[in-house]
Parts: sequence; C-alpha cells; structure tokens
Amino acid sequence: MIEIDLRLAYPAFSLEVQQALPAQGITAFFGPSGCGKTTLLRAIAGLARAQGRVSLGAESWQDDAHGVFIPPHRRSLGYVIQEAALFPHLDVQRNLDFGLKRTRPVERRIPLDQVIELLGIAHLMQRRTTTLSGGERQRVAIARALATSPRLLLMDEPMAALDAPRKREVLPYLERLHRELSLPILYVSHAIDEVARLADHLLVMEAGRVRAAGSLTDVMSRLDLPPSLGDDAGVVLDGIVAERDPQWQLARLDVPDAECHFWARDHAHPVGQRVRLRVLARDVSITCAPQTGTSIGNQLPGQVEAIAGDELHPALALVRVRVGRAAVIARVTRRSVHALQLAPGMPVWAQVKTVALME
Ligand SMILES: Nc1ncnc2c1ncn2[C@@H]1O[C@H](COP(=O)(O)OP(=O)(O)OP(=O)(O)O)[C@@H](O)[C@H]1O
Repeated sequence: MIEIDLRLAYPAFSLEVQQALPAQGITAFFGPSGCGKTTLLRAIAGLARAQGRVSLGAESWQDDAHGVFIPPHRRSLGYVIQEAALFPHLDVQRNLDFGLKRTRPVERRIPLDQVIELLGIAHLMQRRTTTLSGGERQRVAIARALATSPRLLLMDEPMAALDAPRKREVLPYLERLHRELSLPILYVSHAIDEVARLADHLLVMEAGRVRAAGSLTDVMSRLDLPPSLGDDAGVVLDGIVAERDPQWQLARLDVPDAECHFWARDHAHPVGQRVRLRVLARDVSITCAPQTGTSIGNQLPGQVEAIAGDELHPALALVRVRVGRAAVIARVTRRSVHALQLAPGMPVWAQVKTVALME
C-alpha cells in the first residue's frame, strides 16, 4: 500500500489527504483545476513540504512525528511532468545514462534494454533531444524516469502538452508499461477519457480533499460524482471481444461483470482481446419492458439501484441500474422518473444506444 496522511497550507489553499492507495496498477488523481492534484503528487515526492506521513510498503519516506523526511532524490520514485526537462546538449542515450548512473547496480530492477524496448525508442538513441517530436520527447522522459528503477512512478499530466495524434501515439506505450512492469503509477489528469482508458483506481479530489476513492468502475458509477463530469458522466466496463460480424462490421463485446454483451463498431481487435468500454449516461435510456421495433440493439435487464438529481440541469435525473455485478447510469428527465414511477429495486431495461471502445 501507499499510505498517505498529509496536510499542507498555502495562503489561499489547503490540502488534507488521508488515504491508502494500492501499490499496484494506475491510480488516477482526478478533479477540477486547482483542486490540488499536483500539490498532492509533489507532496508525496517530497517536493512540496507537507506535514504528516508517506510510506510505500515498508519504506517510510516521511514521518514527521518521528523526524523522518527522506529527500526527494533519495526516494525510489520516477517523476514525469507535462513538458519533459531533458538535457538538450545530450543525445537520448546519455539522457538515459544519467538516470541509470543515479541508481546503484543492486537497485537496478528494470533493465535499460527493456525500458528502451517498451517505449519503442531504440532508433532514437543517438538523436539530440532537441530534434525529437513532442511524443518522442515524452517517451524518452518516461524512459529516463524508469532508468532509475523506481518503485513508484509519478506522472503529472504527462500528455497535456501533446495534441490528439501525439496522445494516440503515447497512450499505447503507457498501457504497455502498465501491463509489463509491475510498477505502481500515480497519474494526475483532468482528462476523463485518459483516466477512463488507463486507470485501475481513481482518487477524485475537490478543494484539497478526497471526494471519492476506489476502483475506477466503482467510483465512475457513483451518482454524486458525475455532476463534475457534466456531459461526460458515465461508467467504464471491462469486456472481451467475443465475436466479429464482418457483414455488419460489428463486434460482440462480452462483459462478464454485467453478464451481458454489447454490439459495437468493429475496431479490428482480435477475438479474445480484453477491451475497456465506456457507456455514457446520455446514451442510456430506461424502459419497463424489453422493446421491439427499436434501432437500439443493446438492451440490458437490470434493477434500479439509486436515483439522484443531476446538477447539469434541474429537469434531469441520473438513474443507476444494477446489471449483474456491474452498473450503468442513465440520464433521463425527472418527468420520465415520475411517469415510469422509477424507484430503487424496480426491474427495468437499460437501453444502451452506443458504447465507446477506449483505444
Ligand atoms: N507554491 C505555492 N504557493 C501558493 N499556492 C500554491 C502553490 N502551489 C500551488 N498553489 C495553489 O494550490 C492550489 C492547488 O494547485 P494544484 O496545482 O495542486 O492544483 P491542480 O489540481 O493540480 O490544478 P491543475 O489541474 O490546474 O494543474 C491552487 O490554488 C494553487 O494556486
């Protein structure tokens, strides 16, 4: 576990976070601008001086009550920021060597060759960093952070400075890191699509405090959080490509947790591949019986679990429908809630117009 108990006060902002985070997978820090995501990350690294405790497993990095404060450069962490500060006068190889030299041979757990391969930068090794594209620079910056064999990787909006095509270039590398290195990553982002694609766990912040924390799927299905997501409110489901229909260019995606499947546009993923689906609340409607004569192909039997007002507009409500062990959220009008007499426990059908494959 990564145990955090930190307090810090600036003149117009205070941070107070007491949280245990899993020491595996990607945990995204998410929340509006100014809520304290970067400050929390910097405090964990020891770069911002908060009061309290930070530990990673049995390693204590900070414990003010016992006079412990390991300086940032002696914490086993990698730190990647939006605009990588690579050495401009050195080539990529020497930039990586710099990270490597900081690490004693006994502490080198991640071989540099593996890092270079993982990030697909072998062909760039002799290039000066000033000649790299934005996406390449970020891949080198991540490689340099990994060259020190950290036990924790901190990433602060690592893709915020990249345009959409560069993001699409870098994202698969982040996914590979995630899959192939058992290295916990704390990932600051205010882009929900990035979070929905990458994160396993989610820490939602508001005004320096934790508003919600837990697995991505659980936190995304809470009704008290979507208001901050506005139109992007919706759940994330884990699925697997079960069948491809060449005639209609559709793929059948099985979602074991929901004991159901969806038909979605075929993106040429092979049968058997795991995929992540995003089901937006605005694409889900509710009926009391299965429908025929509708263009909507995805109808899921479920049970109303909770209903809440939607801060997006007073006419709207959010309804969480339990489907097996999973849930979807529907955005409907309050008039529909009234007309259908929706209430917790009621069996309903969730009609899902579209599901987006996160890729
Ligand atoms: N060194 C500092 N001195 C005073 N105030 C600071 C300092 N660093 C950050 N703050 C303030 O703390 C608050 C939280 O800032 P922080 O950068 O952590 O937010 P954030 O959630 O990462 O925002 P963004 O998504 O815009 O990057 C802001 O109001 C910011 O102005």
